[in-house]
Amino acid sequence: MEFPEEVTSIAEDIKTMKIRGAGRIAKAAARALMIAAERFQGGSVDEFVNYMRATGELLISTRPTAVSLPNAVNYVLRVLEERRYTSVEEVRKAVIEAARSFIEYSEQALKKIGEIGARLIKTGDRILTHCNSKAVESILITAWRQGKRFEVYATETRPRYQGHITSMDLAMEGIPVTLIPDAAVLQVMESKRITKVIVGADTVTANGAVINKIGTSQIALAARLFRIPFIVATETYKFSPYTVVGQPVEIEERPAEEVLPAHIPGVKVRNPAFDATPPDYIDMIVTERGIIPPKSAALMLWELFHRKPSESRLPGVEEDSG
Ligand SMILES: O=C(COP(=O)(O)O)[C@H](O)[C@H](O)COP(=O)(O)O
Repeated sequence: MEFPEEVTSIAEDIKTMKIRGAGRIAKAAARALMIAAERFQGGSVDEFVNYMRATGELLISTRPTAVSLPNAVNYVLRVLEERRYTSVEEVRKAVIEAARSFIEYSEQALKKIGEIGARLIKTGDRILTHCNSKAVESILITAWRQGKRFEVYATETRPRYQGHITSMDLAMEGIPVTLIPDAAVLQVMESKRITKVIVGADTVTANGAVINKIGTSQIALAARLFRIPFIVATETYKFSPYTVVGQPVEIEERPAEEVLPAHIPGVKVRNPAFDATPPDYIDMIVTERGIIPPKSAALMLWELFHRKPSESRLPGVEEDSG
């Protein structure tokens, strides 16, 4: 099937990580579906439906770990099943509206997480973060704009160095930020007396485990050692309905060249991009619907997807109840 160039280029940008971070990936997917719907020419309602489903599959196939991607696609494409459409224009409009509502929801959620999470930040805090998360940045920037004064330690996040993005974003806000090698986490936690760790999420499972950038679980272990609160910031569309029925989360394995640009004969490379932090190491999860303990993830999922575990139903978007 042929897709509009803008759509394939968004899919390629997600694959190659020009667009990255679970929230941004989800929004980009919704945007791609909107563009696909707008560009569809001629044909019948059935053809439109098949073409939209194929576009959804193309987007979902780009990266496997962040559940925000299938959740966004399923949310937008759920309108295809809601009723019988009599014209392409009618169904096109429904898809575009759903995509728009996802994007708006996602932006509002980030704002809300900022407001809710900022209540946890105190002047004098020394906060450690890993990778680059817009949800975490939203909390830090909101707290800073409220006049709270704290400093941040950002890990480099090898091999893709997303910590550079975090450091730059925070520095631009005037927040004191120090970039540290990933391997320095334990040393910095102890010597700088870190008061909080805040990280984002790619997926939250039904048992409250959090899948995030590789290295997150080591940081959680270290935080436990020093009794430092370990906080996760995430939109609720990163809760995985698939894990309710026991589906494991696939951990993306990225190219060896990211770790070792020039091959060394006889040396094997592993490059898993994410890891799972067990719920026992997580103190709280800050969502746009409030703060929950990780053990309440299943309850949250029940609320979000209470029809069928496989049916994406977005939080907070008012629609037909049932
Ligand atoms: O692990 C990553 C990004 O990994 P990658 O760079 O491989 O996509 C981020 O911590 C989460 O996606 C949360 O980010 P956000 O809060 O922005 O959704």
